[in-house]
Amino acid sequence: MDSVILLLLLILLGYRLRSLHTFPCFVALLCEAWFTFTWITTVSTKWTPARTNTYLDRLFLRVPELPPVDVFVTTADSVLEPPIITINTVLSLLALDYPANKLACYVSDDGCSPLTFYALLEASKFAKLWVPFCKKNNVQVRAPFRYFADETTSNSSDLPEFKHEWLKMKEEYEQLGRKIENAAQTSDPCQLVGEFGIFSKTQLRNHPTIIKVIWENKEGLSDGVPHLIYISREKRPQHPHHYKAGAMNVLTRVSGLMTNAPFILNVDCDMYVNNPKIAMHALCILLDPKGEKEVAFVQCPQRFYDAVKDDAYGNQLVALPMYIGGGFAGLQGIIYAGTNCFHRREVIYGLSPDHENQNAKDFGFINGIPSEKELVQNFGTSRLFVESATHVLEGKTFTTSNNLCKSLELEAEIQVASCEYEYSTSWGKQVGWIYGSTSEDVLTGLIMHTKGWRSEVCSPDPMAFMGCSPQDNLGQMAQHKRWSSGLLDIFLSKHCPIFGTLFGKLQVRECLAYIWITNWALRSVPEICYAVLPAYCIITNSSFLPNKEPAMWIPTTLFVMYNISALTEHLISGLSARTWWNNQRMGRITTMTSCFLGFLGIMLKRLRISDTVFEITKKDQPSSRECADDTVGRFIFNESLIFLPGTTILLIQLIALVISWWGWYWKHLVTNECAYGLGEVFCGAYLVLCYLPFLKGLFGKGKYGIPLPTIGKAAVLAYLFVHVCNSTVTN
Ligand SMILES: O=c1ccn([C@@H]2O[C@H](COP(=O)(O)OP(=O)(O)O[C@H]3O[C@H](CO)[C@@H](O)[C@H](O)[C@H]3O)[C@@H](O)[C@H]2O)c(=O)[nH]1
Ligand SMILES: [Mn+2]
Repeated sequence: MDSVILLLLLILLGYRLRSLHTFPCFVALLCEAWFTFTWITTVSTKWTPARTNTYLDRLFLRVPELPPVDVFVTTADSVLEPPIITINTVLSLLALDYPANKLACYVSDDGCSPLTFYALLEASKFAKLWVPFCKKNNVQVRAPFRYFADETTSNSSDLPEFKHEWLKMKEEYEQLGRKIENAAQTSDPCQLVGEFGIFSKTQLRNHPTIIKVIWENKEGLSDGVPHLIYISREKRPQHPHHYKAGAMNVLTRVSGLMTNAPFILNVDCDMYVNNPKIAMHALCILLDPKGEKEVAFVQCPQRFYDAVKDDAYGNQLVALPMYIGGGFAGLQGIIYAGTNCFHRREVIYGLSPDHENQNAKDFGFINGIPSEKELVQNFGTSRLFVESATHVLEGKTFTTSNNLCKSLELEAEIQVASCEYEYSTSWGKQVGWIYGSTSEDVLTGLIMHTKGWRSEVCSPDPMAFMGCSPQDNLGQMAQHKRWSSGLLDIFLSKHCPIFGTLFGKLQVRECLAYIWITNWALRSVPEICYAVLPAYCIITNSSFLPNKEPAMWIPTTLFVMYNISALTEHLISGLSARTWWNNQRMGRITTMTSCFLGFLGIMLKRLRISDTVFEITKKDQPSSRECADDTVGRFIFNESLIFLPGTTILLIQLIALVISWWGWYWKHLVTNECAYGLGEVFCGAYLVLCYLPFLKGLFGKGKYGIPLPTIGKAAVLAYLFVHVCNSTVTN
């Protein structure tokens, strides 16, 4: 079906080139040429999908012993990311089906919040009950809030002791929740005494490094509780902190000093473990004889447990990753999505797949030993860290160090977490998470692919991780704006996938796939032009669609085929037709609003007028979500500029529809023929249908209504548009 659509697009382009009489036809040609290009990248990406299966029972035939894994969790704001969510993620990670002495969990708190620290402290106490409970009873969902939300879990065993234990555990968890809630209500800086004293003089963007070993598995028990470390890196107003990428690099260095595991799992604070065996599944790929030499990272899908009914805001990303992600997997590999991902530490440190021959080039290896000078230039001046990095780069098998911190004062750790540490090193440039884009994840993965690494998807059943998705259109639109701008930033940077293919080892079709994804924001421009085209035609009494047989069948079939194709993809993915429509509609809305703002943001950034920021997505507390049915899926509005393009487009369509209706009503009075046809009117009506949430917003009240200033500005823009249309006619 995708190829038929491509064929139709090409036929349409051919037709355009032959009948290029009017201005609207010319604009249509440009837009359609762009759509065709995008579709070529889509088809190429989806053409050869692949899927990796893992066989756990074979893992131990390959390796006698499991390697250590360092787990990174990032949180940045104790209000937008409530600590109760973070600790549930942490608890699920501590309870992984993996030897506890091979795991260490590092939590980065960019919010420098004593509440988060307190919650982790309390969670570590609870973990001593929770981890053995999970392992003993083979619990599947190891995030307590999700486990206890499902009352049927108490029936999973017939043993009377189990029921008793279950109830006790539930009570303990509820007590933990209450403690954190109380602490949140009474957070008073004067009470920051004892262990919390260090938080008393901190400001969000101005504080020293705080590192606390919350729990150390001192005896190295394989059935104990893994290490848990809290890190809030140093921040000073005059030093850029590079958002999540900066946090990840600090985690990498601190963990390098403490446990230095060869594999790193990273998750966002809301992504709890839903399949406790996931680390072993991922290792099946990473330790596979072929994978060992080729695969840089293993990415697990992102799924959400709090889906709004029928995906009203189009943010569940189910069908798309299934087809596009499967396609990526059949090429050089899936993109790195920033969370639910297992990395090789040596790759994070900048190693290439053919490093054996290239050592000299990468790190100035001399006789297989990296030279001290190069290492300091790359990794910074911490002697201990350089030592640990050398260990990793030389590929030495890991020996579990007997104690976590070399000194009680954690001097070395504090040094590598300081905000000056990275100056004149390769961190953020060639080493670690790469800076410069709010989609640091895709950028970091792209650079690995450019070096020639592959990546793989790991999606065992049950789903590996589950997290929160934005619960309203505001969150969804902000998220898409951040993604699309970050992705465009990559496309326009020196790391552009095209250069990756020309000068690096990025495969051609992988490059096309990256072009598909990084061009998201650019798509907004032709899409907006195409969206106002029918209105332009109606107002100026011209046409851009062929309205005579047989040519009119080209766009008609194209439209029908495209929708059938998307609908079947949704149905095959097990989604409803309603979900398909919501995704379709939100696709139009987000491209023309969020992605357009993302595009503008990057233009301003390139002109050095303003910089892009990482706006954190709000994660709702599971219990606070009791929405009445009629408000589910309803749009809320605020004064944000993001609503201006959408409102303007809607008003323009409405004006055009009224004009066409007027023309039709007074048909007998109109002397000259109507140049536009049903096609243009249909397009206008289709767009109004897509923008129905905005139409409701025009008449809505309170937060459900578009603010008057926005409507006013949109009306002025729409008026200008009509004016320009009319003046082109009179000229
Ligand atoms: O200054 C910051 C900002 C964010 N974060 C963390 O980054 C993660 C992702 O933030 P979130 O607001 O949840 O963004 P999402 O849009 O859900 O994130 C997706 O997109 C991001 C890139 O835009 C990736 O980094 C994420 O991994 C990916 O899940 C969270 O754990 C935050 O705590 C930080 O640690 N420091
Ligand atoms: Mn998130």
